[in-house]
Amino acid sequence: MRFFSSLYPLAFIMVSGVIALFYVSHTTLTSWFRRDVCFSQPSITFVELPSEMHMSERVQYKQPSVLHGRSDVASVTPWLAPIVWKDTYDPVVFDHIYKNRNLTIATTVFAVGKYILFMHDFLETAEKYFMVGFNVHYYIFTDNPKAVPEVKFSPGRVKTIIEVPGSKRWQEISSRRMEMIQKTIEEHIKDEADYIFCLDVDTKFYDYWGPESLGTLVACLHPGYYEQQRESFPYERRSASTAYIPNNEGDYYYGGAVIGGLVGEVHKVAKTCRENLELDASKSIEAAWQEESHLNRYFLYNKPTKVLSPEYLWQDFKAKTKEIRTIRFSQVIKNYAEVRPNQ
Ligand SMILES: CC(=O)N[C@H]1[C@@H](OP(=O)(O)OP(=O)(O)OC[C@H]2O[C@@H](n3ccc(=O)[nH]c3=O)[C@H](O)[C@@H]2O)O[C@H](CO)[C@H](O)[C@@H]1O
Ligand SMILES: [Mn+2]
Repeated sequence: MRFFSSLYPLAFIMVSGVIALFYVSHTTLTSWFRRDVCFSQPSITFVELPSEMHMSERVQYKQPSVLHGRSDVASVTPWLAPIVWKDTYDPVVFDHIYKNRNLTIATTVFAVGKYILFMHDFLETAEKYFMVGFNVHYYIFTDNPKAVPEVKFSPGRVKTIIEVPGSKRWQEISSRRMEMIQKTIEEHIKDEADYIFCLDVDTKFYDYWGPESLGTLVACLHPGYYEQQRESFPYERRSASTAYIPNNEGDYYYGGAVIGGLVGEVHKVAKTCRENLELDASKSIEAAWQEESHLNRYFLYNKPTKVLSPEYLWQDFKAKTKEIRTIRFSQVIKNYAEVRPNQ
């Protein structure tokens, strides 16, 4: 016992020594460190954004011309967004920009009531032509999950079936897409995909639809109106509606069958249109072409950053016009009285 108590002063000296040493080295080190920081830290900090058009490897492709391009169509909007037509872009370049990014494209498609009949051809042709080589997550909304056909998917492509109620009015089915898209983005898609396309189901793909279509906010020209004057577009013309566009305004007439972009941007579209559809409904107004009218109003004030030409939304009954060099996606011919609940 006495032996141990004689060690106390020694232990005290050793502990104080260690504390003193730690203090000196620490303050010296931190002051060196601070000096270092002062010299190496730049005074401006930059927000890091990935370069949207980055190419990850060297690649050979045709030299682009500054002087020659398509002269039969406009390939840029007045706000300098590209209008995508065949031969205005090089698919080799796009493939190399987008292929190695492990992107997932969400694709929403609704088949309520008899429209389930269109699902097989939609999925089968999408597997052949739509976003080939990309991860595609189909979100299939239907009132009849058991009737969703089994179609063989390529690796990286999956489906989720979401049950939705039926309706006695086709106008309501078409319009309610906005509400369901908004909700599904909030609950699932925001964590599961990078880009999204919302497409009509009464359609088929006939040619490649690839990464040239990707952009922040993407709209598509309706095949029925791209040659017409704005006064004859079927916009909603009653000022009481939130979709109202007067005769002397409007850029293009966009189709409701194709909208796309970054998931967050399409969420804004769906939320705004849903709110405006509800506001109108509370005043017993239904816009001329339901959600399509609201989309047109949205795109007039929130310009799309990319506009797809009617190659991306054609109609099978319509003869190909000279500027259409390919048809990528088209509405099939349908007997309205047969497929719609009210017609
Ligand atoms: C080419 C184009 O831009 N088409 C638009 C147009 O007519 P459409 O004649 O193309 O409308 P539509 O009958 O195809 O309805 C739009 C979509 O709603 C779904 N659906 C509709 C009815 C039904 O009973 N079950 C069902 O599932 C289905 O996904 C269909 O593709 O106007 C509609 C609004 O009124 C939509 O904006 C469409 O996208
Ligand atoms: Mn349709």
